[in-house]
Amino acid sequence: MSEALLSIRDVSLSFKGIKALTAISFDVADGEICALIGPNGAGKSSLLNVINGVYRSDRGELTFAGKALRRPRPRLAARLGIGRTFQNNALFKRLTVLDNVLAGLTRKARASLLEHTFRVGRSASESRHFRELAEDTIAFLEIEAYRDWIVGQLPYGLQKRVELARALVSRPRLLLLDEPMAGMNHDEKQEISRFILDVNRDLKTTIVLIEHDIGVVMGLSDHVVVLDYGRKIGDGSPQEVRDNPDVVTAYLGTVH
Ligand SMILES: Nc1ncnc2c1ncn2[C@@H]1O[C@H](COP(=O)(O)OP(=O)(O)OP(=O)(O)O)[C@@H](O)[C@H]1O
Repeated sequence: MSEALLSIRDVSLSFKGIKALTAISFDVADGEICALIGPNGAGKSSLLNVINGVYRSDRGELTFAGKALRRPRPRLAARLGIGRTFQNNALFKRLTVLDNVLAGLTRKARASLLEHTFRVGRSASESRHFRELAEDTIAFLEIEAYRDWIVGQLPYGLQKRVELARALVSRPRLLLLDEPMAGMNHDEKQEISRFILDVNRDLKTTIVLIEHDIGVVMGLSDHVVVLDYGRKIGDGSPQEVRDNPDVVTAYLGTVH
C-alpha cells in the first residue's frame, strides 16, 4: 500500500455535551478499502460527516492528498475529490436513473444556471461531457437496462447501486460509503461488494465504508478501524482486528 491519502489526527466532536468522537487518529492509504465498524452510536457516521465537512470537528486536523483541510465544507470536499453516499438512501425517487446519476455532477458544473437554461456558452459542451460521464458510470455499474426507469420503481438493491453511481460519476479520489449494504439480502450484498471492489481496483478509488456485517467487512477490506463510544479501539488488517481482544469484547463478542 502507498502513502496516506487521508490523515485524521486527534479529531473530537461533541453534540451539546455528548461526545460523539474523542481524539480519533488514523490514516487511510491511497488505494485501499478501509472499513469503519463499531456498535450503533459508536460515531461512524459522525466521522464520515467530519471528513466531508457536514460537521465541523471541535478539534483535530484532516489532511487530504497532502493538503490540510482547514475549513472542510461539503462543496469544497466534493471539489477536492471526496464523494459520499448516505445511510438513508437520498435519491430523487421520482426521477430516472440517468437524471439521478447526472445530479451527482451538479457540484462540478462550471457553467452558470443562466447558461444552462438557455443552452449557451459553456453549457452545451459541459452537458455533453456530463452525459458521457453518466453513461460511462451507468455502464460500469451495469445498470444500463434501467437508465430510463423511475428510481422509486426499482428494487432496493438496484437503488443502492444507483446511489453508488451518483457518488461515483464525479470520479472522486476518495469515496465515503455509509452502510452501502444496509437492508440487503445475502445475494445483494455479494453483488454490491463485487461492484465496490471493481470501483476500487479498476477506477483506483480509495474507499472508506461503514458496514455492520463482519463477514462482508473481513472479505472486502484492506484495513479496519473500530470505534466504540466515540473512541478508536482497533486499527489494522482484518486479521489483526479480529484477534484484538478489546474489539472482541466491545463489538464482535456482542450481539449487534
Ligand atoms: N446531529 C446530531 N445531533 C445530536 N447528536 C448526534 C447527532 N449525530 C450523531 N449524534 C450522536 O452522536 C453519537 C454517534 O452517532 P453516529 O450516528 O455517528 O454513530 P454511528 O456509529 O454511525 O451509529 P449507527 O451505526 O447507529 O449509524 C450518538 O450518541 C448520536 O446520538
